Amino acid sequence: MGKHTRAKSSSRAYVVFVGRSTGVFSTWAECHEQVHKFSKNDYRKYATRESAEEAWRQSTVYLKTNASCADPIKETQILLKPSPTNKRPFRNVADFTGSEDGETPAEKICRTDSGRHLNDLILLETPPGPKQTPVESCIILTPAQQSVVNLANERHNMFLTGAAGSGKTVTLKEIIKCLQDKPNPIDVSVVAPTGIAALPLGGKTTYSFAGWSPDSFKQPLEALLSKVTGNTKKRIKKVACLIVEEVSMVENQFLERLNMLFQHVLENDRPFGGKQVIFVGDFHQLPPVKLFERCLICGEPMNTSLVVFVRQYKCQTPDCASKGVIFKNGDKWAFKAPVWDQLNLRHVKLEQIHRQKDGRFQTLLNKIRNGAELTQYEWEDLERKKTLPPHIFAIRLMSRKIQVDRFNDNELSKIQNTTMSWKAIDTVIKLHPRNKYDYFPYKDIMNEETRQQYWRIENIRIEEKINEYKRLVGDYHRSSSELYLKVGAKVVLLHNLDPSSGLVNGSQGEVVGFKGFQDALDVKKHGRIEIEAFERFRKSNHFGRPIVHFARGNPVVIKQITLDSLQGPADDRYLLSRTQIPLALAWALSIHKSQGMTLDYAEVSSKDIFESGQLYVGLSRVTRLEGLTVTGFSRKQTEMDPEVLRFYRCTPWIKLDPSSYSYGVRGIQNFVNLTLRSSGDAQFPHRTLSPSDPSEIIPETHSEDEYNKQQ
Ligand SMILES: Nc1ncnc2c1ncn2[C@@H]1O[C@H](COP(=O)(O)OP(=O)(O)OP(=O)(O)O)[C@@H](O)[C@H]1O
Repeated sequence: MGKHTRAKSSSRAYVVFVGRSTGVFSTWAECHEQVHKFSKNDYRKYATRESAEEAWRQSTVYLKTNASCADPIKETQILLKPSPTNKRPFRNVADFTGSEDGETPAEKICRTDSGRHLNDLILLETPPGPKQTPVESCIILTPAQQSVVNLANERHNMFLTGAAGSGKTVTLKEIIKCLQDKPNPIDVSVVAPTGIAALPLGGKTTYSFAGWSPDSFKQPLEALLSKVTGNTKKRIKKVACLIVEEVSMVENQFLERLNMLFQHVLENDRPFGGKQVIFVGDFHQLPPVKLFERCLICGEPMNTSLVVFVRQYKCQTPDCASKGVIFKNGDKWAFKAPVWDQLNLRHVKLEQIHRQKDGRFQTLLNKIRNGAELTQYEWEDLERKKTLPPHIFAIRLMSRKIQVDRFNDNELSKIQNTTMSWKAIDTVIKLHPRNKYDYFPYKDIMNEETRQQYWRIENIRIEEKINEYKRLVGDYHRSSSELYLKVGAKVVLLHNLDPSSGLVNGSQGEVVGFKGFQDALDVKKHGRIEIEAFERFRKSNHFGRPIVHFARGNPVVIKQITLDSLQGPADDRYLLSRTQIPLALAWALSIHKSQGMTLDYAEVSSKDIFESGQLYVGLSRVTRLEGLTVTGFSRKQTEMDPEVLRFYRCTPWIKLDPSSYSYGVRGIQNFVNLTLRSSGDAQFPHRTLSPSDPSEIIPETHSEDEYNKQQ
């Protein structure tokens, strides 16, 4: 009997759903440690270990390799449930109208601008609280895109480029997925110069990854490198593949500093300390914003001057090693940084354009991309006023944010209807590792008292970090902290809500009404964080949700969505969520914000353009020539930087012909073997590519036997 009881109690287990550490724990003492005095803790006892593990499995989802998260966080669990991606059936508005009592102010103005009541229209409800739906799930990679993925899998350093809409981002997402979905997953980190570019890939800004702020560069290089924090060191040591997205916006010296940081932390003189590096971007698009502000070596401000219409930068600090070195405007690009050549990159270019199907429009865009003069006929085609469908207004793409805000506010104020506003709900939480003791310093020698003392100090640090991240949430999300709308407002969707219904990032429409909150999130389908955020969102926003009539299809109720971004290294990870209606006013949009978007209707004023690449980025967002108008009465094209043109002309591009590769199953097997041997770093021997003979570059075979011989 006693024996039996002992056996029973030893198989008992506890699940901590919310606590200092979450997961399954064998003893009450362990469980107690996680939940004692932990606000809003949640834990349960189970009769057997199996039932506890099952309960835990049911309640968690591991955020990995989805569109929102590039970091493999196998150790990290968060209490979120995946949202169903299946579309709900069409419904009539009557289905949404609740009781008289529950009617919100929004419902009272549930009408279209044409006077039709919404009951006359068919409403489609967007998927409930969708997470980042992988729009790519329905895309089949082209052979060229697949070859790029294979190259990355072979652990080559790489520069992936191609015109706007050639599928770089789609390919990149597949690369991340492939590297992480291995039996031996590769630690991938995505960084981008802007938070907006980093979010869709679950990445960080380059500053945040490196643990820098713009002020960091005020100090000499030596001081900058000697003050690297422990977290940054861990992050750099852990990453096996660093992906730099939107590399066209990374400045030459910034890339050099990043390289030196890796070399310093890893105590390895190889470029980026020997880690695999993949650059992604198009140098014909947006350039770096800040150039050569401070000397890389001494940190003093650089002296700037105009010499024969060319801006030059040089350090004038006596005794500085870089005194007298002159940088010209054309040196700003990342490919001008010495480390670019040292990395022995595979340069790959995607040639097929997917965003625009019309060959004539593709040719026109290509000419602008390459700085070629447009013909009179092509200009007329661009300037011709286009006929737009009802409810649609061509978004004006502008270069400066201040112009955009003024333009939107002005247009909104012209509408007489009531203004509705939505405040975003931002949540920052600390994620605890599956087994906190993995990261627990001196875990073997700590006694209970020291442990508790450790947690007290640790909690203060976490609190500070959370407050710091709360200030940063806006940098990682496209949706605004406060959204103002009226019936009649032109809007653009900021997220891929339901690609199968054409509801993608960039879909344009008009607000035709508002619909109250009648529903609650299904606790079985949504995670705790999302549900709590929804409740807070509902309480602080009384106007329900906007109903938008999109250019393609029927009016749709746009629900709030919760988007997550993970920050910090695996042992100190934070989840930054924003819950907001994913819409923005769309009379005007900044060209920077439009990067990566696919738009149906846009207007670009040539007067607004002041920098090379801006006109190209603006025009190339649009899918069809019939949706694009250029105004401004200036036919002067901003010249494409000659350095960029030269770079693209002289670079030895790898021919992306999949038949030249011996990948497939065997390639993957090699890759697995390689990673097993190379412990995650890019140690594959690189060959020097000869620009004069591109055939040298391909085909490249890495069969298992060959690899063994090389060893
Ligand atoms: N293989 C493919 N088949 C069909 N559509 C594709 C394919 N690859 C990409 N697309 C589509 O082409 C469009 C542009 O893709 P993506 O955003 O990846 O291009 P990009 O090169 O990153 O563009 P940009 O430089 O403008 O950001 C998207 O709508 C995407 O879904």
